[in-house]
Amino acid sequence: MSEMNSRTEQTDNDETTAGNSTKPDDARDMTTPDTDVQAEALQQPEAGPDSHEDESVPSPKDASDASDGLQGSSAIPWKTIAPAPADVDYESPLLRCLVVLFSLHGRTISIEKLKGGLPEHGGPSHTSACLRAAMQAGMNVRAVHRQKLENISTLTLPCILLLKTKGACVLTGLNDKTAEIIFPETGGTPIEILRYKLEEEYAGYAIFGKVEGRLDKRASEIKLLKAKRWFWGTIWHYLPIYKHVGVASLVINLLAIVSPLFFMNVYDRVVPNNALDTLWVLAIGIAIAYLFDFILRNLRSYFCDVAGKNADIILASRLMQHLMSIRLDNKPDSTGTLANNLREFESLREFFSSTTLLAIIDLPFLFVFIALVGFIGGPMLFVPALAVPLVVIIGWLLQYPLQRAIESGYKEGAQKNALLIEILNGIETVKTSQAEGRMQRMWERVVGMSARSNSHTKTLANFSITMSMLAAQLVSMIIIVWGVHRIGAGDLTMGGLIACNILAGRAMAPLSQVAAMLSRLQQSRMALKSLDLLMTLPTERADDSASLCYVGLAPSLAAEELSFRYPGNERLALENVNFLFRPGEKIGIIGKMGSGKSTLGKLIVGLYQPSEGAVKLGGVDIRQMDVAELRSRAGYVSQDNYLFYGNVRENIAISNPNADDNAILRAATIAGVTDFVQAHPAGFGMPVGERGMALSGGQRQSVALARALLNDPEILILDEPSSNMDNGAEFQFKHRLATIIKDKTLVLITHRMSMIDLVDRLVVMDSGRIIADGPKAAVLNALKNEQLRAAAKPRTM
Ligand SMILES: Nc1ncnc2c1ncn2[C@@H]1O[C@H](COP(=O)(O)OP(=O)(O)OP(=O)(O)O)[C@@H](O)[C@H]1O
Repeated sequence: MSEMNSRTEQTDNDETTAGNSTKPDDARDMTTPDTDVQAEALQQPEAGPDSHEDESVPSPKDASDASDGLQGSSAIPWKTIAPAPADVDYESPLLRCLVVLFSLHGRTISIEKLKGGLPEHGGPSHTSACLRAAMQAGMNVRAVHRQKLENISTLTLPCILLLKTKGACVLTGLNDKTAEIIFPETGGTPIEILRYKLEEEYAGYAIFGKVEGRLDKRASEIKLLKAKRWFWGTIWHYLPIYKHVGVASLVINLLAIVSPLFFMNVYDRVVPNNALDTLWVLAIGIAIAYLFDFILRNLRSYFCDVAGKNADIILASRLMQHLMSIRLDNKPDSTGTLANNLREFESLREFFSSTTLLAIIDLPFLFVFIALVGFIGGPMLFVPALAVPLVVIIGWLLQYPLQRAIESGYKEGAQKNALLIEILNGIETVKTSQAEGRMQRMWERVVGMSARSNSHTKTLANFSITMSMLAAQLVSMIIIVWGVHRIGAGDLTMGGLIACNILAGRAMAPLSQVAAMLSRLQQSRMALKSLDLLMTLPTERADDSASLCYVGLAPSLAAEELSFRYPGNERLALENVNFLFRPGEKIGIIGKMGSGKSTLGKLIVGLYQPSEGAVKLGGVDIRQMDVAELRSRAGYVSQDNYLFYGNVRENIAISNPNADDNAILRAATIAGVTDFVQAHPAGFGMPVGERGMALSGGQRQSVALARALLNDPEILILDEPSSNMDNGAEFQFKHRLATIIKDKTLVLITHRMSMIDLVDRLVVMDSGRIIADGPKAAVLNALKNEQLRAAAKPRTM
């Protein structure tokens, strides 16, 4: 065993190469090192009719005949269908030019990093999507129209020129006769061409960029203090629009004064004197004022909508971008709760949508109306002046219980949502395990709690509304009663009383509106708080300054003193793991259930960060690499083959919707997808249903595998890649995979003995530790002779 445990230093050069051991004797159950190693006859799959129909794929029998191993199938036709994606440049020229532009500005960036999180927007070739990617990566870019090359100043070089052929190049120098350019297709070397030739190709658009200065960690601490910046910063961005809204509100509220003045004059001057001409003049004046009021109100709500809509799109996009980049060890446990948090964004949107904002904008004008009541009605101004603070104080006192009711309603709503999503996701299990009764009980309990909180919230909110309505009615009544007495005393005219009544009503109106939305305001506060918590969770790309571009790293993998604990778990899932997988090595990882195999795979692709130690790719700690770059080098297929609603093609090309058809076909053929899509009338357009439920487990697995193979990564980490396949499908998959992994590093996590053919080194894990690592034959021998039994016993921590 000591020979095997020497791990990294040992190679198995003298060991049987992959594919040379498809003998029944080698077939064993690798699940439990501490159980007897059982010989399991490797069943030669029965070649089904389907496999014979497809002439391009040799039958299992042919395959085993053709070579003693799995690597000798040079006659596989898909190899002629398309070269490996790594050998062909499918990238958009503009993206490539941006990479060159970054490097000319002294910053090396990989195309993977640039593309990381790039919204699709008609594909990465789409100019605006590429520009957005560059901005995200820290370059301030601008596309400008420059009709001719002479319109481009040499002082602004380098810049990207868009070409009529839909290509692009980087212009680095320009003189009367020649131009110095870099074509991304020809690498990074500048070439000189005649200026007139470039002019002929030039499409009239140039892209200029400037790399933004980066702040260090001290700055990010300050940024954390301004946690809600993501929200207020965006709203602030639309301040110019809100300024227009403010001006419109000012005019609307001034026009509101016209109406009471009109009534006052009609009652006081027109009626007593029967001055019909004056009436007509006043009527025309007020009609014009109403018209203005109408136009301004519409414009105001239009501006509010525009600002709200734009802010909404930006905020929702930021939220989603952040959500997708949150480190998994920080992600909230419950998907339902998380979804609920995001749904609360809707109530937050209400905050900056027209109705809410307009009521708040109108609020300061109540002082103008109160002042006017004083101007016309003298001491009667005290009626609204006392009522307003009274309403505000009562409303303010209601805030605390309202806030508490909303908070508990929010929590219960989140739990309701979490339960709902869990039930819907596991509906088959709920039915088959006859858990309907339990689920129904849990549902009713949480619905009851949520309904109680909601009704409490509604009662409080209603009280605040009715209370402000009552205040407005009382104000009106007191003004009339007091006004009549003042008319009797000759201190007020009839028109004055009507004007005071209208103005007092206007002063109270925004209060009623604000009272009506008090609960919504509290809800928005709550939503902002919970979304803010989400937005401050660390992301995978948190420390951008650390991620350099590592081009040309050897595809070796290493773990150094690697330990990992899942958040909230006391037990280490991985403990002091060390290994070195050399470039091109084929490693199998086996071990009992829960021994940490999948966790190791997840740490290699940076889904979780080590609690201690490091994972290294090509000798570089993967934490220093951008996740997009890391994951484009290391393709990972997890045990859960999650597919998204859409068709087979969309799911395979999910990382690159513009992927070349040949590349998709190649990946699909290796993974065995072509075998079943051929039989479907829609071919690659075959729908997969939500979560891939329209496919069988094996088909889902094939699509997930094709997805990982699409970009032809140098390292492949496959977690139980054939667990759902039948023997025939597994045999063919294994056979095709063997032909493409010759130069790749393969990490194969498996319980299936039959898959072990692909590897030449075995690592055995138990309770989060590596208990054996060495040439396949030696490890298998040790397993057979039960030498690993003692070491594999579960440990208590
Ligand atoms: N998301 C998670 N949160 C908390 N603990 C987890 C999580 N995933 C796995 N674990 C724990 O980590 C340990 C290792 O799990 P892992 O999935 O790596 O085992 P495995 O060897 O791949 O098992 P299997 O062969 O059954 O797939 C287990 O004890 C498991 O309970």
